[in-house]
Amino acid sequence: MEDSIEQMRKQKEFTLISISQLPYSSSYATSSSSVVARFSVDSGSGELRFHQESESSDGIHFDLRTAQLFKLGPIESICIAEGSEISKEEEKSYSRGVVIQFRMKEESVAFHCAFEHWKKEAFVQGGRLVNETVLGSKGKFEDKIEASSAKMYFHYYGQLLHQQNMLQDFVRTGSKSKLTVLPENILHCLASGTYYAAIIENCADFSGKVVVDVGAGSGILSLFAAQAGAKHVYAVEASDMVDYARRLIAGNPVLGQRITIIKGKVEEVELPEKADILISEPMGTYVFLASQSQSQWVIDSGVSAHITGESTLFSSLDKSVPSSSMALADGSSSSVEGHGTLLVNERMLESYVIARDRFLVRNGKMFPSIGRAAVGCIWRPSAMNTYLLKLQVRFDPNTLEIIVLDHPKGLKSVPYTASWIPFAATSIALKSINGIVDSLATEKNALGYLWISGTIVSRVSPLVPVVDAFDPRLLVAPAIFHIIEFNSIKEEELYEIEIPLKFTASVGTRVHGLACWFDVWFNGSTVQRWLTTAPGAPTTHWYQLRCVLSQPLYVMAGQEITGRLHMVAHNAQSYTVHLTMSAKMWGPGAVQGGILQTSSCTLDLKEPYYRMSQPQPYADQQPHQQMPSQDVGFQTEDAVEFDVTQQPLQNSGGPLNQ
Ligand SMILES: C[S@@+](CC[C@H](N)C(=O)[O-])C[C@H]1O[C@@H](n2cnc3c(N)ncnc32)[C@H](O)[C@@H]1O
Repeated sequence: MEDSIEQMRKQKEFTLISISQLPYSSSYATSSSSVVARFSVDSGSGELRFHQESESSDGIHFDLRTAQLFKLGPIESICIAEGSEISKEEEKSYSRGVVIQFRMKEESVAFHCAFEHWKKEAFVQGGRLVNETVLGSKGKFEDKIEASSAKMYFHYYGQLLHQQNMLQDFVRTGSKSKLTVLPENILHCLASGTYYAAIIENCADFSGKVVVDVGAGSGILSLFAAQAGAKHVYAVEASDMVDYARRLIAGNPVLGQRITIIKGKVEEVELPEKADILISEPMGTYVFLASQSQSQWVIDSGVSAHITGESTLFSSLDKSVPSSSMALADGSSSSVEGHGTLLVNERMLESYVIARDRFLVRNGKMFPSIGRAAVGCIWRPSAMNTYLLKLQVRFDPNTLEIIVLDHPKGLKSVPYTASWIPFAATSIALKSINGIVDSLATEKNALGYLWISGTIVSRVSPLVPVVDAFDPRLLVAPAIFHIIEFNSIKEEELYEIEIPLKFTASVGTRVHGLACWFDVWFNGSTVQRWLTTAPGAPTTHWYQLRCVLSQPLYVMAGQEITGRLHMVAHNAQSYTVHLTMSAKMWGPGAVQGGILQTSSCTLDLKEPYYRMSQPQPYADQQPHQQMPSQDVGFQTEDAVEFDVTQQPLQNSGGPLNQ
């Protein structure tokens, strides 16, 4: 019985009045015997075969991956495919075809639907994709990315914890309230955020369209697209997260039947059809290993998930998911990992562009379609180098040693086995951290564990980028935008990025470096939206990034600061950053174009310093508010056709947030 069901799953038959082979050499049907059309796929390939019921011969075959079907009339269609013939001299390609006569209009409609369905099956289960894993040749990705880096990268994204951290980001896709485990162990996530809003508010762009989700992760954006009415969504994901995505899709049968999950790299997979629209979230979330958990979500296994209205239920996830948490804009908590350094870290934008060239129809849409990396000069490094340290330690009264049991991510570079020497009941000196202990408090709990919390003023090496959220009032001059148009940029143009810098200081101060963040633009035909990670806007899991110069510059109000941010992609999926900033001569006696002072630094974006354990620096953050106007404005480096330089006026949360 099971065998016959399996057999039915693998093939489907239609009875036709007749078919005529092209060129019109012979009609294939007689009045006494009709023609059977059979769709089938097996591990080798997918085919459409026409044969006469009474005939024993093989009939006429079409490879479904190359075949095309067109309507000639209500009950007449034509199926064509390329055929080839090898003669002594050369291989020649000809088109072959059959004209099909159906018995009635409804059969013609059903046949066309079946053709689309089996064509997709042929790609997904056929020769090119076995078990939904690509058997593609070594692709462009492997040529430019070190294998060990790629392995770690996809391992990272294969973990539920990291996908959840992104899902939870309130501004991005996140929950209106924080992700919660309901009593029945269902992880409930109210879909909202900019991605949800941008897709759902622009149903006109998705309705009846073929969509490719580039780097689908958990499949969340695919579900949004299907909910917006997409005809079909191909969700391409290279990590093991596809297993969860499949379960999530299976738990949403109504939407899921229009989603095909494909495991593989977008550089390598083959898709059965071109996409009208690409969706993706390629804005580099940095990869590093999660540290100790502070909270646990226990998520039930095997329970289905579904989208209803504006809410999403995720519950097909089956792990205990550790997470350290940090308050986000809406008062919920989020993991503290990830940063969107200058938009391009992780080098996934290149994959987005490759997917565009491989899958998108001419003039197809991209969601998002524009990104802009923002850079602004910043003062007050002490703010950069101070962090709140909260450690859980165990105190051994015999050896007078304090052993670190847990530490915040901000201290990931500190050796775990750091030895601590207590010198007073209420404070400790920390030998291995280059810093001074400030106001520590200790407390012994019932188990004899010593809790120590306090502030450590640490001298962070200026040679690492610092990731955290900062107060926009630290900006010394309007920010500059480097605009990247995803629809037109060439992949190679992302290998080396040069941003000329030119600021005019609004105050007399020291300039300690460059602050960086990014925005992306959803150019929907109904509603256009920004997703912003700017300082002062509600904090996202990307935070902001600061590059600190080796020496500060001293500037007066009105003085010009020039320089260059030069970023060179490397094969560990990140960039080496060369920053040079100069204070121009200024005031009476200044030589035209003369430079007073220059400072520079070279950093690896892959190795930032996370300064995450401190409270939000900008107290005004409210998700529903207008974005706070910054006391410095914005200037643009490039001009584009429409005004992408305008400040996103409103937090771009989803409709649920408004
Ligand atoms: C930032 S996550 C976004 C996931 C999901 N789209 C979302 O918005 O929650 C990027 C995802 O793209 C996947 N990815 C990155 N590069 C890829 C590539 N070249 N081909 C396929 N998937 C890729 C990663 O494994 C990761 O799951």
